[in-house]
Amino acid sequence: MGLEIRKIGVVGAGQMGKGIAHVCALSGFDVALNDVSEDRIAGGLKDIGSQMQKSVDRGVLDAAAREKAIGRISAAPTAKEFGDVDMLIEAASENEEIKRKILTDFTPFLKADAIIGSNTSSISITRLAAASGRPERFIGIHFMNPVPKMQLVEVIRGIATDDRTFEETKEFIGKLGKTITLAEDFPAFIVNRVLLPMINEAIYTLYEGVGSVEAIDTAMRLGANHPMGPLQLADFIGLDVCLSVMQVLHDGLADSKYRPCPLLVKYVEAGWLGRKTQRGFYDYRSGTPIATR
Ligand SMILES: CC(=O)CC(=O)SCCNC(=O)CCNC(=O)[C@H](O)C(C)(C)COP(=O)(O)OP(=O)(O)OC[C@H]1O[C@@H](n2cnc3c(N)ncnc32)[C@H](O)[C@@H]1OP(=O)(O)O
Ligand SMILES: NC(=O)C1=CN([C@@H]2O[C@H](COP(=O)(O)OP(=O)(O)OC[C@H]3O[C@@H](n4cnc5c(N)ncnc54)[C@H](OP(=O)(O)O)[C@@H]3O)[C@@H](O)[C@H]2O)C=CC1
Repeated sequence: MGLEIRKIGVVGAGQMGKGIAHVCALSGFDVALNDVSEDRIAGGLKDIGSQMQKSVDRGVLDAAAREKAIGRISAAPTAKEFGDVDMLIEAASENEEIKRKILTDFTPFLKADAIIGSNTSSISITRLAAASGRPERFIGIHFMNPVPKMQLVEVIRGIATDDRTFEETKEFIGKLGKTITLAEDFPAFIVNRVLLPMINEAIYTLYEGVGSVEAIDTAMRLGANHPMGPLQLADFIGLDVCLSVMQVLHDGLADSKYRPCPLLVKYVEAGWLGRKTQRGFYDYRSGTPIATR
């Protein structure tokens, strides 16, 4: 008998955890949402409600469906509340130590059969699986940002992920109405192996004075038909996440072509992480984004 997935536990109520909780609840799954503090979780629940309200206001979501979905999401401040979840999706910060600690803290409270998925952008699924203590039930489930809008979910099997876990995960993603692509477990998988070096190169282009922030973004939006310019996208993803992915590529593939741009490092060191801190390649504090270079 396969596992019937009804309830999802999401660890991390940042931009990705909120998006994952949002789409799971709208697709009829119960959701337990965890973060480092009750305030963070409450903030996450509020943001999900506002995001869904925008869809209601635009006429693409029924108000009653919004209410039902919100009613399916509960705050889960500790690992103990994860005892009845069928799948845990780890969506905490892109830092291997943090992810390992979450896995060792949460796994003892999970049902023996529960699947553990990680939304990591770049870190080895095989290594995280080993830290979870149940590598055969561990899998990479890499959603794209913004989760409610983006069609793709990259699925990554670790070396020990069994067929049952893979099939049940595919079925779950299908129920979310998303499309799967399968990537092998190499640093940053497919999307970020291609996308992040492009973004890093855009930052080098800025660093070397080839163009201003606006020139680079306009060039790629209008010249390559990208929906967002690469610096705008970097701010949207989060510059901390961009830097972590480049470090994983640089360390994991040992090729200087993945060297993180020093300007990216400087922005992260300044705490200018993009939209989430109101400042990155653009300053968002006045409401209208203003280029910082
Ligand atoms: C780093 C990684 O590990 C992997 C990654 O995710 S890499 C990043 C991948 N993502 C991208 O490349 C995004 C590129 N940008 C885009 O595709 C578009 O600019 C965009 C989809 C973000 C916005 O497009 P747009 O046409 O301006 O959107 P807009 O009309 O404002 O909104 C469209 C929908 O998206 C939703 N949306 C937009 N931004 C959102 C956000 N930050 N969070 C949640 N939903 C959001 C809107 O609510 C709206 O939903 P409804 O139709 O239900 O109302
Ligand atoms: N941003 C993107 O475009 C994408 C990101 N991802 C991946 O998704 C994951 C989350 O990224 P994103 O949502 O952008 O990051 P955010 O920084 O927006 O959110 C991460 C959240 O995790 C919380 N957190 C940190 N440690 C713990 C912990 N021990 N227990 C519970 N929660 C914790 C953070 O709290 P605090 O801030 O207090 O530390 C924060 O609220 C990362 O692995 C990232 O690589 C995947 C696809 C796209």
